[in-house]
Amino acid sequence: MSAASSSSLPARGALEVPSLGADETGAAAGEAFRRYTSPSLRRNGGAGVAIVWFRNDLRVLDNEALLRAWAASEAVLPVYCVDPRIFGGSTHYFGFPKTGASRAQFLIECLGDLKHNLMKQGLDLLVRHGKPEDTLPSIAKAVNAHTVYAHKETCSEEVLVERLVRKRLEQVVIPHPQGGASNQKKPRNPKLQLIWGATLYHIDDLPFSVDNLPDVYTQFRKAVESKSAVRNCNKLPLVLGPPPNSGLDEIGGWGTVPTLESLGLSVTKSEKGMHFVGGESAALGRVHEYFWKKDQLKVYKETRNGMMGPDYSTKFSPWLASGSLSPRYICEEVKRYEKQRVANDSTYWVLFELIWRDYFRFISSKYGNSIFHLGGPRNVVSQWSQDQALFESWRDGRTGYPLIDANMKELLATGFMSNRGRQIVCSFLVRDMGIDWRMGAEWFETCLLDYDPASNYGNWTYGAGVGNDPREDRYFSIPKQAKTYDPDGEYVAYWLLELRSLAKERRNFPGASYIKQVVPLKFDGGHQKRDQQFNRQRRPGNMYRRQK
Ligand SMILES: Cc1cc2nc3c(=O)[nH]c(=O)nc-3n(C[C@H](O)[C@H](O)[C@H](O)COP(=O)(O)OP(=O)(O)OC[C@H]3O[C@@H](n4cnc5c(N)ncnc54)[C@H](O)[C@@H]3O)c2cc1C
Repeated sequence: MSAASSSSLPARGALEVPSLGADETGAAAGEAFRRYTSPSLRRNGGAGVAIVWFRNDLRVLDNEALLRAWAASEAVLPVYCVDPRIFGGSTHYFGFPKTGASRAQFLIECLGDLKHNLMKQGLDLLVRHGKPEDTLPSIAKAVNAHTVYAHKETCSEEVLVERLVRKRLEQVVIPHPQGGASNQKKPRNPKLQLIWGATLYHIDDLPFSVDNLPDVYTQFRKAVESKSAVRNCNKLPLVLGPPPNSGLDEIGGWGTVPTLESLGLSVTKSEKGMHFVGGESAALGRVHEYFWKKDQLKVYKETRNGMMGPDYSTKFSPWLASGSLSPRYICEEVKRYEKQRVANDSTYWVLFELIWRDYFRFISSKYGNSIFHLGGPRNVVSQWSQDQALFESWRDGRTGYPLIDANMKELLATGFMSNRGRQIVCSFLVRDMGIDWRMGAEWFETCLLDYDPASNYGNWTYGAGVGNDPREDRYFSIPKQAKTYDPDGEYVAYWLLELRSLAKERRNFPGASYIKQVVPLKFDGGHQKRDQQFNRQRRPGNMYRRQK
């Protein structure tokens, strides 16, 4: 962490991202929208009604599903399903809620902003509580929609829902719209049209098939950088309306964006750490703030390993995960910045990191459910413990290692943790504690605002040494990490009040002044203990849950 980035921090008080006021955020978002208005497709020949099923693509800018629905129809109906399997207190294998209150709150804000932005462009957002496979067919029937457009996902639960939606739509019969040839006038079924749109590089532009994707990140990156090009953002027209003019009343109107209370959740707003504002407007505001206003892009590579404050890294991840922000838009902004200000290692490095995100997304497509398995894609056999007391000390930030405890408290309080922190706490859980990595991954899944199945489980399998890249064996030495990234103990003292009175050099090494260490470190001068053999566990199948 650079001294400059941390010394400007207040000792207490949440740091909002973006920190722009509402007017400035609105202006930044408006300016971004204006640059993308001449549509990439025409509406000539569009007929009937098309539904846009919003999933993890809660944006208008560069939303190809929305653009295609608009071009292929006379009226567009945007729909979001509040799936009880994601929001309704469903739990994981180890019993944690699938979506914790912080992420639920962030997604609610994303939905509110999406509704607002769609209304500005002549549409609205229909919100329904229910499973997409139950909800979408009845909506399609009510408005006689010929197609449901949505973005394609890659992980098992999401793909299963796609299959179910497609199957149920086949059971819906809608009349053929007026006009057209008489031999095409027989009744038909709405279709599900899935579109690839979450990555920087489009799947169709990869220089290999997904089955032949290189397992080593560097090989993947070099191949796409040299042989593929990032597509331009899809441009949408300023007016996307009208919505359908009939059928909505019989299905209960537009519905409302849920509140935390209506989902049976509550959150205590943390007075410390980061506070993220959900939604596309805030996302565009953050890009403007980080790149242009604060001019942080040119130093990103030097600051990105920090742990404290709003600007050591981009903080784009929560918006990328919810799809409020398109990676292609970030890429275009990087190029614009490089032309107008400076092009250097830092400006490139943001794209380098976005390629990591792509890589895990494509890996999840290649390896399917095995990224959720204990042995990972390579089916590595190791000895893991599920010691509940040890795990809880990690989860609650009571391990006796300030660097671990501070990071875990930050995650719980804010739903965010730096990349450096994530690597350190992951290594500690799996290497020093020997705990089943899936428990850590599931806890992250509950808490992270930026939770994304491919990135989360991809990184955890990597950290646990069961990932697809056989060269990975990552041990993070806590004393070394503390000395390098928190030399003055500023980060740990921010989250652990009891360390504040200690001398700076003792905060990460408090000895008896802090709680007792729950396990010794395995790091013994550079030699790691080898993992033991273990028996791979199986669990009973549940159609919807991922098989682990
Ligand atoms: C154990 C573990 C679990 C993780 N779980 C997630 C997760 O669920 N969702 C998630 O988005 N990221 C995850 N990451 C990756 C990374 O920690 C976060 O993307 C990053 O910290 C977000 O902060 P930022 O946006 O400021 O990142 P920046 O440093 O500014 O990077 C820019 C963007 O690049 C992408 N990126 C950077 N590093 C990675 C990476 N290692 N893997 C994938 N994408 C990356 C993110 O989209 C990020 O927003 C995980 C990392 C680890 C070690």
